[in-house]
Amino acid sequence: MTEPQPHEEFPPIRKGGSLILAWQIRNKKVLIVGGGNVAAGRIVNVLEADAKVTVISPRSGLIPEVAYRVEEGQVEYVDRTFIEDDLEGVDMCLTAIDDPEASREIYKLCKARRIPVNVADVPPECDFYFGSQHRDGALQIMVSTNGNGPKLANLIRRRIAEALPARTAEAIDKVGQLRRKLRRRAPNIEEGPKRMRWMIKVCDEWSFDELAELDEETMEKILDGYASETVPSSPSRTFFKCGALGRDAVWYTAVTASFVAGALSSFMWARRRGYSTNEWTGFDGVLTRPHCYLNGETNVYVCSD
Ligand SMILES: C[C@@]1(CC(=O)O)c2cc3[nH]c(cc4nc(cc5[nH]c(cc(n2)[C@H]1CCC(=O)O)[C@@](C)(CC(=O)O)[C@@H]5CCC(=O)O)C(CC(=O)O)=C4CCC(=O)O)c(CCC(=O)O)c3CC(=O)O
Ligand SMILES: NC(=O)C1=CN([C@@H]2O[C@H](COP(=O)(O)OP(=O)(O)OC[C@H]3O[C@@H](n4cnc5c(N)ncnc54)[C@H](O)[C@@H]3O)[C@@H](O)[C@H]2O)C=CC1
Repeated sequence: MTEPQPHEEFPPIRKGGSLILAWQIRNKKVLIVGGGNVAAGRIVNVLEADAKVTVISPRSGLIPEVAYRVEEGQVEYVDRTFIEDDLEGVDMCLTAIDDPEASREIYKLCKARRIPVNVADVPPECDFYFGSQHRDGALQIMVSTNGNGPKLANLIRRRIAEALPARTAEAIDKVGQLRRKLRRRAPNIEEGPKRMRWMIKVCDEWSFDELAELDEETMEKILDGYASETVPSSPSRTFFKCGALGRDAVWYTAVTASFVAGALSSFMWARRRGYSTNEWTGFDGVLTRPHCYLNGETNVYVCSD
């Protein structure tokens, strides 16, 4: 028999992974059994997703962080060990206890009720695993090693977070605003493909820093190009493409010129005060291509290449 050949065009199926999703658990009822360190991490994860959380654990077993969340009313709390009735109306159950037998029992009860469950100390009895998470504004990145090396997941997550462009979260926030504005201007369902093509162009054309800087006025200006499916060049590119752009180029060149003027005067000011470029921008990394950074507070356009 011949081995199946990989298809040239379609991705191969690599078995044995997990389905990684962004679970919408807002206002759903999550039961956390246990009040130790692992439970404390779980509580943060589900509260950040706006779930309604109930913690079950004898008070003597609560670590200070969990006791604090109970005291602050961030979670409901029941001061005893788990009983079957605790699963009533529960949408998700997380156990983080030091009692493997009780864990197994809770797992079986959840399965009988079709409640998705994570048993922290028994990977085969998990419907889903947690992962190492980076959170910055609306951005969430989760690293999973699928049960092989949780500490490595932690180290990999840190490296990924360090490599992200500065102001990623602000750029995401502004793109979110722009997309909502676009939906108001062009609400029709049939325009979906055009909306998507245009948003892709905007994200490709404008750098993260430039997106992070977008204000209401500039957003409206960019949106004016939607009808004709054009995206004005970003301020940094306009310098090099003025001739081809016509009217918009004049507008953007004026904006860029004001940034440059601001940068020069701030530079002179900083020279007098003895500041270095990196102190303004907070950026110390090596960039692979010339790039520009805007300092929101002083409106300085600093090129660090
Ligand atoms: C399968 C999984 C199920 C689940 O928990 O959902 C699971 C299982 C187990 N972890 C154990 C131990 C440790 N877990 C961590 C840390 C984390 N563990 C997390 C997830 C997961 N852990 C899921 C797989 C995720 C993946 O593979 O990528 C993280 C990513 C997320 C989180 O928990 O929120 C979080 C880092 C959070 C962050 O950094 O951001 C550390 C390191 C430390 O504590 O510093 C150690 C000690 C070192 C070590 O043992 O490797 C043991 C006991 C083993 C034993 O008894 O020997 C078991 C049970 C077993 O493996 O049998
Ligand atoms: N998945 C993961 O990332 C990790 C999992 N673990 C495992 O997770 C488990 C919990 O770890 P820690 O939080 O460090 O434990 P811990 O010993 O600090 O806390 C255990 C908690 O469970 C409570 N508890 C025990 N039996 C209970 C019951 N029947 N009902 C309600 N509450 C009960 C205790 O009061 C205590 O609050 C351990 O089995 C550990 O091996 C440990 C490290 C990481």
